[in-house]
Amino acid sequence: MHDQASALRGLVAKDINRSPKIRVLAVTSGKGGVGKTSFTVNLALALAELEQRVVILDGDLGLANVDIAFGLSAKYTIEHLISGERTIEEILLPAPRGIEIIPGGSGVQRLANLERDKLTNVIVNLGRLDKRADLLIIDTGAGLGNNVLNFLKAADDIIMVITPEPTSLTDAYGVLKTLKQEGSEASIHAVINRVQTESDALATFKRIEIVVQKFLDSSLNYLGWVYDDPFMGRSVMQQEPLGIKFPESAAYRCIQWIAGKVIGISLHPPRKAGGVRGFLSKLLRSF
Ligand SMILES: Nc1ncnc2c1ncn2[C@@H]1O[C@H](COP(=O)(O)OP(=O)(O)OP(=O)(O)O)[C@@H](O)[C@H]1O
Repeated sequence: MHDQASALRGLVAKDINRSPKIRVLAVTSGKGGVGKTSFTVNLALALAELEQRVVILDGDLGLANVDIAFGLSAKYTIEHLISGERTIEEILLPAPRGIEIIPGGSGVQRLANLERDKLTNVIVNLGRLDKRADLLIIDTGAGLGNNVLNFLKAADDIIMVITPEPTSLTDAYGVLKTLKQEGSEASIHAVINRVQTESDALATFKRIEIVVQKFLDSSLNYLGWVYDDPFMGRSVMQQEPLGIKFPESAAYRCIQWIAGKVIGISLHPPRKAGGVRGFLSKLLRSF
């Protein structure tokens, strides 16, 4: 076992000095249904607007649905890459704005237990993504089942999607606790989804930040929030992402703001009542 692990490290290390490097961002949540996939898809669209070349790995085993969110249907999955039937270039599913999707399916689970000959092929193929994209975003499953923990431990950054619901908070805390116990060094960023107001978002963040500091002695970065927005539900139903169908919606503007932060541009947080009207109402209040 140990021999195999060191052989694999050697295999990966051979390529370690090649540049440029893709940045790996895992999007996760404590519990299911909090909006992780919707967020991932729209974050990718917003990053693409900022000239980022994005690949999404659909790592949600139970409900692999990134392709569905884009209204696309995957022909091949990572399973075909593992079996050696297809190359990475052949399995990548083209999506709008130059985004490419690696459909995961059940192949994601197999990634963890591959025989060396198959793994070599997978590493060589995935390694080609370094030149092809700037960011690899992994939509992991919720909680800690299957390969989620491995994805999280391997990512450069983790975005934890949390809603103000108490169960979302406690489950997110459970994931953070396990990551700490496992010695994860990834930076963890919280996105509070489905909030009514900016202060709701901050209150939710503070609730989890306090317990993370007190009981885990770690820190959590506040990346931003996304408004609870009926346009999100409509876009899901119509299988057309918010960033394409309703780019002016409050939720997508939040995600654009977060995308700016993800690539290190600091923008002002969007306001629900923004634009000229928002500007005027603030201006008039100040008189
Ligand atoms: N900001 C939002 N405003 C309103 N509805 C939202 C928002 N974000 C997500 N939703 C809704 O929540 C539901 C679940 O979203 P989604 O499938 O993205 O969650 P998930 O966390 O990826 O779920 P799963 O764990 O099952 O994969 C969808 O119907 C979506 O429309």
